[in-house]
Amino acid sequence: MSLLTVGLPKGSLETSTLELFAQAGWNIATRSRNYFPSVDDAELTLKLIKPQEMALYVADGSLDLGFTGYDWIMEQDCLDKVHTVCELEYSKSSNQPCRWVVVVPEDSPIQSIKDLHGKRIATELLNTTRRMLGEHGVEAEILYSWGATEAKAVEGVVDAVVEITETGSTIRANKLRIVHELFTTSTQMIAHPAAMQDPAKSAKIEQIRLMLNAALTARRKSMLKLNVSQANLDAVSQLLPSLHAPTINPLSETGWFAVESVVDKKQVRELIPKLAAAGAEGILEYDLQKVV
Ligand SMILES: Nc1ncnc2c1ncn2[C@@H]1O[C@H](COP(=O)(O)OP(=O)(O)OP(=O)(O)O)[C@@H](O)[C@H]1O
Ligand SMILES: O=P(O)(O)OC[C@H]1O[C@H](OP(=O)(O)OP(=O)(O)O)[C@H](O)[C@@H]1O
Ligand SMILES: [Mg+2]
Repeated sequence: MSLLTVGLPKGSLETSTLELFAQAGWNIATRSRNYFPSVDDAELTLKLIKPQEMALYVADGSLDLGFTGYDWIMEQDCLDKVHTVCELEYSKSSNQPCRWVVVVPEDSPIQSIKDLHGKRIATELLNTTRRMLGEHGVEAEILYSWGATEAKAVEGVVDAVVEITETGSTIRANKLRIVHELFTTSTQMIAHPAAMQDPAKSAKIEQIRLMLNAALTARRKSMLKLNVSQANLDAVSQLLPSLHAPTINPLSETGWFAVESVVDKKQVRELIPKLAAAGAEGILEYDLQKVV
């Protein structure tokens, strides 16, 4: 018997979750048509579970730990029944959250939630959509959609759809327009409450939490290394943000220093020209695997 039974999301989040675990230090192997991936950690038993059901199994203790979107934890009314260990900001194709939105055809007269009164709406999130309409005092017919939801608004089967959007490409491809944003959703690491009370299980959960977050943080950071003369050292150091303070070491040539610092990836294209202009030489950027 292993220590923890862990549910990994089958479907949209599957590849990105396996890639995150690999970066964090766990090698997971899936086999076609098999729902029990193997992993190089004897303390873990892994199961592939649809994100829609994940919170139910974490709530009833069939799983100690699970990964699914906030959207389906809420839709299944499990927010109070599971322990949220942490939010992990990654989706199917990016390290950004997704949005659930009301969309209509570009040329639709519908401009706001109020205009949905008496209309037909298709969605996979029945409960959440019903509640959102109720909060706005709107009565509409809500139809369950098994997928390809956007197509139903294009074909005129419904007046609007409530769908998830990440890159926006499906909305653009179908010539649809967003009229309302319901909420943002990202991947959540959730645990059975009793697992958090068990010292051995909660220690393992904490190990996984720390390493997955270290991997996600590392994706947003780069290591910059450069050489600089004594005369330019202050100017260059002042340009460099860092986790704490830049590391400065003397080179074997007197009067020259090696400087290294961890910076936000987004800043690098602005920083490197400024560092070069301030006298930095031999500037290198490295990708990082983990940042704690
Ligand atoms: N780009 C995305 N598209 C859809 N769901 C996403 C995306 N990124 C993250 N998710 C999350 O994945 C979960 C849904 O996963 P699921 O595998 O059911 O998606 P799906 O692609 O709709 O599946 P299916 O192939 O059955 O349509 C939700 O929690 C959702 O928030
Ligand atoms: O904003 P985007 O990056 O385009 O992503 C959002 C789209 O991806 C998902 O579709 P999915 O692949 O699940 O197809 P489905 O509708 O058949 O479930 C989701 O249901 C949206 O349609
Ligand atoms: Mg889908």
